[in-house]
Amino acid sequence: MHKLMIEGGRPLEGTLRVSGAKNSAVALLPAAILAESPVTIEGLPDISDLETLSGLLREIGGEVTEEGRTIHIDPSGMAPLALPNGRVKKLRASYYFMGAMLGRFNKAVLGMPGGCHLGPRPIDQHIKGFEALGAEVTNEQGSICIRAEKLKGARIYLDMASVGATINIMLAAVRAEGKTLIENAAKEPEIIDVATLLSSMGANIKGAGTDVVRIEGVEHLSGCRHTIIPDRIEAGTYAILASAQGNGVILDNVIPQHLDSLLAKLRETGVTIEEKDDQLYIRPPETYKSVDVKTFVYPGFPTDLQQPFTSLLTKAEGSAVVTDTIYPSRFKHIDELRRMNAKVKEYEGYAIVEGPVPLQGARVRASDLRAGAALVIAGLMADGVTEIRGVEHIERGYENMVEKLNSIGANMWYEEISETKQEQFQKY
Ligand SMILES: CC(=O)N[C@H]1[C@@H](OP(=O)(O)OP(=O)(O)OC[C@H]2O[C@@H](n3ccc(=O)[nH]c3=O)[C@H](O)[C@@H]2O)O[C@H](CO)[C@@H](O)[C@@H]1O
Ligand SMILES: C=C(OP(=O)(O)O)C(=O)O
Repeated sequence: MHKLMIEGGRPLEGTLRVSGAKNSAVALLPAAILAESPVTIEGLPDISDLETLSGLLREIGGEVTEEGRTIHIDPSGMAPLALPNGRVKKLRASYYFMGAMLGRFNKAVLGMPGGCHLGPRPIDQHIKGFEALGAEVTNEQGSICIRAEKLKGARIYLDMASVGATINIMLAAVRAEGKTLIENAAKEPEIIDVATLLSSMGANIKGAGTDVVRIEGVEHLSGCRHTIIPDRIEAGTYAILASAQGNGVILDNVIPQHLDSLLAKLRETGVTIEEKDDQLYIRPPETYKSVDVKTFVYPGFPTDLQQPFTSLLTKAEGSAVVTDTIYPSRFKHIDELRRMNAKVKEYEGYAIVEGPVPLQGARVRASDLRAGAALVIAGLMADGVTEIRGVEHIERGYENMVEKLNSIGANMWYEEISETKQEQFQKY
């Protein structure tokens, strides 16, 4: 067990290269289950979620080999084994094994997925989709059992534009007989990335990235080579950091259009942003204007950047309302920011940030991945040293964060935690 230490207040300057998208990667790996020959995916991020997924692919008989940030997956020896416990509980995206195994084997048995605790995260829309395709879904001893004689294309209207349900239904429907229509589909760039991989494997998908996805089932899918898109949430996190504590930072390997809603908000605070091909150049203002932020489905302001943006708002003059319409309880970072001297109050579904208030280094705990990112940004902005526990959440989604940020002038390091009996007791 280790904790992350940050010496705050240092200006950050230089170039940061953005890694491959976590939320694409976690769907691309399970999608390889559907192929009959090896799939190669390039540019994957080095994050713990992918180690977990590689382990799950091996558990069902897949051969997974790594060559730098490229992964080769040979799915030919895979079998529809049950995955009731263990790795499935470590991350949200294990739910993609449901769609992919159903598509390939007409059968999937999985424990309930884990992931960040952001309040209730039901998967009823995924299940509704599988049932519409002809599967029977039951809950047996805590595992979700999905079985079908034969999958048949269907028309499915999602109650809400869910990223996970859209991708999961696509995974199952590409091998179903006939046409599937997913209406009110989510439009996030990661959905297009997964559809691109599936199309390279031989699937027939139209409309990914719009709110109607049309799929014509095919009998066979074969291996292919695919390069992942850049991570818009990692890029967004570092764009917020560069706005708060930068002295001229270039972000490389970015698709600026994926970040339109964030960049618009940053510009409203007074930040200067230049876009050039796949780069962003970010310079902070003398003083920041306060802006309200409300999260929506893509292309709205992403919920995954709401927590990091709150840290920046502590620097802005006036009061800002931060509302999360996707996860109204995604505010566990607020108490921790208060420990760092921030004037922030949490209400039902929103928070109010008063500024400008200089942050002070403190001992804080990351409760989830993006809360961790918010605390790293706050720690780099603060006077003195910040100690962050719960680092394993951050490692789920940010590749080499310490090395990357130290390369532009941060001073961050890990220290081992020697747990006292009291602390061990508190965890359980
Ligand atoms: C691995 C991955 O890609 N994770 C992302 C994905 O999560 P995830 O795919 O879990 O998020 P969804 O888009 O499905 O969830 C959106 C909203 O719909 C609700 N809902 C969803 C499905 C369902 O069956 N029933 C239901 O009620 C959720 O509780 C939430 O309020 O999109 C979220 C919203 O952009 C991001 O925060 C996560 O980083
Ligand atoms: C909530 C997130 O991840 P997950 O859905 O994997 O828990 C995230 O990436 O911010």
